[in-house]
Amino acid sequence: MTQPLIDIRNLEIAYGGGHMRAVRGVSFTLGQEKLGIVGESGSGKSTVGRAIMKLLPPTAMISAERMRFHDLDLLKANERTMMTIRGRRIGLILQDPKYSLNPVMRIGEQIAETYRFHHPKVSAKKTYAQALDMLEAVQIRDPERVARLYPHEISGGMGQRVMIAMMLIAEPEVLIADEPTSALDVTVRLEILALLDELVSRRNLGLIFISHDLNLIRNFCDRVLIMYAGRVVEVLEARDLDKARHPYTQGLLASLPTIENPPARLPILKRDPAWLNDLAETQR
Ligand SMILES: Nc1ncnc2c1ncn2[C@@H]1O[C@H](COP(=O)(O)OP(=O)(O)OP(=O)(O)O)[C@@H](O)[C@H]1O
Repeated sequence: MTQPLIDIRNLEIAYGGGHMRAVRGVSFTLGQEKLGIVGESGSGKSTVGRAIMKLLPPTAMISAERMRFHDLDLLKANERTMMTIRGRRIGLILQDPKYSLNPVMRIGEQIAETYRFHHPKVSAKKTYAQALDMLEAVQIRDPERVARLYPHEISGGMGQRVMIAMMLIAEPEVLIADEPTSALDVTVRLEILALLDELVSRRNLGLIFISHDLNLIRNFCDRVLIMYAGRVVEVLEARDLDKARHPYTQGLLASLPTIENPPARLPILKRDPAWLNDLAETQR
């Protein structure tokens, strides 16, 4: 087996001096694949994503048996090392580009600035040309015009394309996308997913796709981690989701609306306190 890009064993993250355990004993590996992390609000999905980037607030207490990116021990990596990893080797795409783009800088300049940061020796002209090429790669028509616009002049979908362009221009090996399409309407969402899919496959990236939308994850990802109350309760191939054995996953699946044979009422998920500790032998 080839070495995983990311290898996490027994990750624990707590707040409030250790009283609030946001992530409890999470283990997984990421290869060149699309790995979904799904779970309800507060289950710890984003905390796992941010822990990999070491972007948790200083109040977070973090420990793990192992937290590696290739051979690099992320737990021991200092801020200087992380500056060479963040953005450059592991990219992060967040829900709303509005908060990630600089409002007073033109789109083309922002993408060029990212490129310049990673390739300081390349000429200004070539750098800007790279930014335009990247806008084209994320299927923005008329990249020269769009490059001259400010973030408030573009739509949410286009903003998300720009964010993807900005992340990919550094040629990362891993992309963490935290609810990247939640702020978009359905048709634009599908376009962005198709774009991500194509870029991830073509560039052989490892993608961690965080979402609360089980249907979306099922269709988009190769493998799915299901999180509940800070734990991974189950890991499944996306195509095997219907064979889920953990009652939480089964409950999530049962509470999804379907167009064919819609039930009169969707069942309400009944949470069993035992799920807080019991992994029902479903974790692989
Ligand atoms: N800075 C913080 N201080 C204290 N508790 C925090 C902090 N950040 C997150 N938490 C808590 O950690 C738990 C996990 O939060 P997290 O944001 O990872 O969940 P999530 O599954 O990503 O939820 P959502 O889908 O709503 O983003 C939650 O109970 C949250 O309140």
